[in-house]
Amino acid sequence: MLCSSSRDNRLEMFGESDQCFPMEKRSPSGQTFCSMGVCTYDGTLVESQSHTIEEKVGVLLLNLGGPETLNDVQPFLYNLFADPDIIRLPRLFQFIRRPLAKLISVLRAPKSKEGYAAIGGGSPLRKITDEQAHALKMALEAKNIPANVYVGMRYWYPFTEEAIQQIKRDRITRLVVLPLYPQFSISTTGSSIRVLQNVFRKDAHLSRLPVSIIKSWYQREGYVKSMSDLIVKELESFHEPAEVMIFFSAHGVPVSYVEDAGDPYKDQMEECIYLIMQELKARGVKNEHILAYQSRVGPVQWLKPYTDEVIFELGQKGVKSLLAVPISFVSEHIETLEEIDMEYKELALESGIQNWGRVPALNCTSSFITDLAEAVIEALPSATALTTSTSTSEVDDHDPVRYAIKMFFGSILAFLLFFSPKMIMAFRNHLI
Ligand SMILES: C=CC1=C(C)c2cc3[nH]c(cc4nc(cc5[nH]c(cc1n2)c(C)c5CCC(=O)O)C(CCC(=O)O)=C4C)c(C)c3C=C
Ligand SMILES: [Fe+2]
Repeated sequence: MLCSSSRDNRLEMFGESDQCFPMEKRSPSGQTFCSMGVCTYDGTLVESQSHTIEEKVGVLLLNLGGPETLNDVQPFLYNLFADPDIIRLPRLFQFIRRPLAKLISVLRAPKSKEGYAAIGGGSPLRKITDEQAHALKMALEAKNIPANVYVGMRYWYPFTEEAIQQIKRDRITRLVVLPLYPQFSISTTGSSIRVLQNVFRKDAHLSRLPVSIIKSWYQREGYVKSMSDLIVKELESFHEPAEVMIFFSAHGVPVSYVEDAGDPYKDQMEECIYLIMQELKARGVKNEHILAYQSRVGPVQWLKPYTDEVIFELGQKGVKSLLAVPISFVSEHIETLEEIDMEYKELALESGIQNWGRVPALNCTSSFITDLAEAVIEALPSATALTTSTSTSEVDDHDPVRYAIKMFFGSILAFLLFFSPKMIMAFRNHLI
């Protein structure tokens, strides 16, 4: 059984291969699907070669996963830093991936453990994602679409590979893949899809299974409205709601993802915030707002402005009331419960901000789950067998100049990471 092997070795167990970006098309409601061709979904029966079989719909929710105990923290971090979509190395340097992941995870673990200890000793992500899966199943049933809903995590249990094996055992005949990240990033949805494609490519049965992948869904009206509801509700808890600065805080990614690898994350994030602010304006909410990026790790440039620096500057400028809105993730997790609720709140109060609030994550908000169910139903007709395409890293490496630059900087990076105390500190703490 896949999940019975040693936890630390899971990447070796499942193997690694290149990143793939399947074909994309957009639905009328705004989400992007990846699939080939178009077919119509008109009921529960499908024609097989000689007989009619019953359609069995599956929905696979993809998420990051989180350590459930403090002992899980280092192996969880190992899985995260061994992901080629998290630490992007030129092909020639792949051999240092695992030792590097081991080194970084060991250096980072004490800081991460402090964070997880402060929120009760582990990540709430598995519990919340299971609850979302259950709520989605109910919402689909209410719309006359009986479906099995599976949870597949990228870096901890239940791993995506385990969920896929269960989907196979359950003889699912049509699958919708729904990453629980509203905006697409190479480091999140991209990484999870790569795992999925690697497993599907190697399996004759799975490679024929009709699949539809919802790559991003931040533009969906249901999502925008659900976020706006939460913001309006939280604004009302302030003494002077109109004076509150709405502070969107997104998880950052290294600048190189956007500028070199073409990650659409920053553009999608900005569009997402624009849509939410438009919705708020339509409801008469005309507050000022700002977007900043949190949770940077390691010695590289991340998307700016940085959340901590903006909070400090706003306090200095005399902003008195701030409402933090976590925007890149739909469940409570360490970065809402510890980083925002504890670290940034303390920083804000020290910087002169007097009134602090935070919008809760969507979790199982019913309008949100109903909208996810609608997204699944809209995606069903476009399910087709998965195909693999060329990875972005392969494309990059075919360009000799890019390849040489990557090799040059890759070797410097590896050297610095291994031998510079300053770089070691950068992974131990959030900042350099
Ligand atoms: C859209 C969301 C996320 C993006 C983009 C993302 C990129 C990214 N993350 C790291 C490093 C770490 N992430 C960690 C935890 C973590 N990350 C996300 C989401 C995104 N990450 C979530 C929801 C969580 C929390 C899971 C939980 O247990 O609750 C961690 C571990 C915690 C810590 O030590 O701070 C690390 C490390 C990188 C390097 C990256 C992009 C390259
Ligand atoms: Fe992260």
